[in-house]
Amino acid sequence: MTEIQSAQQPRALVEGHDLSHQVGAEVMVQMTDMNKWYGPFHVLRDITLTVHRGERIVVCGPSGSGKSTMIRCINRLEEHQTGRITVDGIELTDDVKKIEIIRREVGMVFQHFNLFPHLTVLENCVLAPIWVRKEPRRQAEERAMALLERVKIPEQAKKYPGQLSGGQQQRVAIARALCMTPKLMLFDEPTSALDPEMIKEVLDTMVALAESGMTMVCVTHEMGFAKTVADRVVFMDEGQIVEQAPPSDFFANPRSERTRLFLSQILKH
Ligand SMILES: Nc1ncnc2c1ncn2[C@@H]1O[C@H](COP(=O)(O)OP(=O)(O)OP(=O)(O)O)[C@@H](O)[C@H]1O
Repeated sequence: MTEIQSAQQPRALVEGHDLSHQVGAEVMVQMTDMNKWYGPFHVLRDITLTVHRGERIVVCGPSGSGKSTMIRCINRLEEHQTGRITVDGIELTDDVKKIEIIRREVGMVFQHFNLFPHLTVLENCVLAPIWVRKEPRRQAEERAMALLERVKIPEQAKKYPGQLSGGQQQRVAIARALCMTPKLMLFDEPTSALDPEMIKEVLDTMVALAESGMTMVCVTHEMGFAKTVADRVVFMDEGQIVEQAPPSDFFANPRSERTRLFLSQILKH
């Protein structure tokens, strides 16, 4: 088998929804019949999902449905046991070199920021470019400052994470991920740990990133973001992808009873 796999073309129809406008787009992530167990617990069941370059996917579903586990399989923070995943044409296996390549290409933002508390904002941002990519410090710092401008907090560069609000810390986490010039960004409930008044500033940053053409897979309960930004909403329940559709179809015409129930509960709040 060659190292660079040929990307599989997407199906025109997914669960009866017309996704034909995406056919022919380049594939960024391809999961095929992927399964994962935690001991006896079957957490991911036959996951097949295609993410195209430039596409913005929102993953939603009840707590415990496997959303985080699924996206963590994309950068091998979790290992799938059967089935296949390719990222940018590279199949994820135990091969450490391939995992390293993919980790450089895939940025991730977590619910709890995961910044190094003993490093300044700027030091957090340049750590991976300098140590992983062996970039000269000056070049890494220049790009980090440009990205801190982009997330609208350049004045915080010399502060420590503990001196920043939650919303500011999450914007640092986004800038830090972007410092590695990723081809794909994963977001795992990036606003769930934030006070309501800070959610908007992080969502605004994510919207700007989406508008820049970044490929994004976002686990979020922010259905406003899903409606306005997502190209496709993926609904998971009990480890399965139950339904996926463009947001206009997904919200107006959910196909499954489980999706309808989830939406009626989440849209109540
Ligand atoms: N390391 C682990 N070992 C065993 N079980 C796990 C582990 N991580 C997650 N699980 C279980 O797997 C299931 C899916 O977890 P996961 O975090 O992927 O769900 P989720 O849909 O992202 O949930 P939430 O919205 O609450 O974050 C849950 O039942 C969880 O308890």
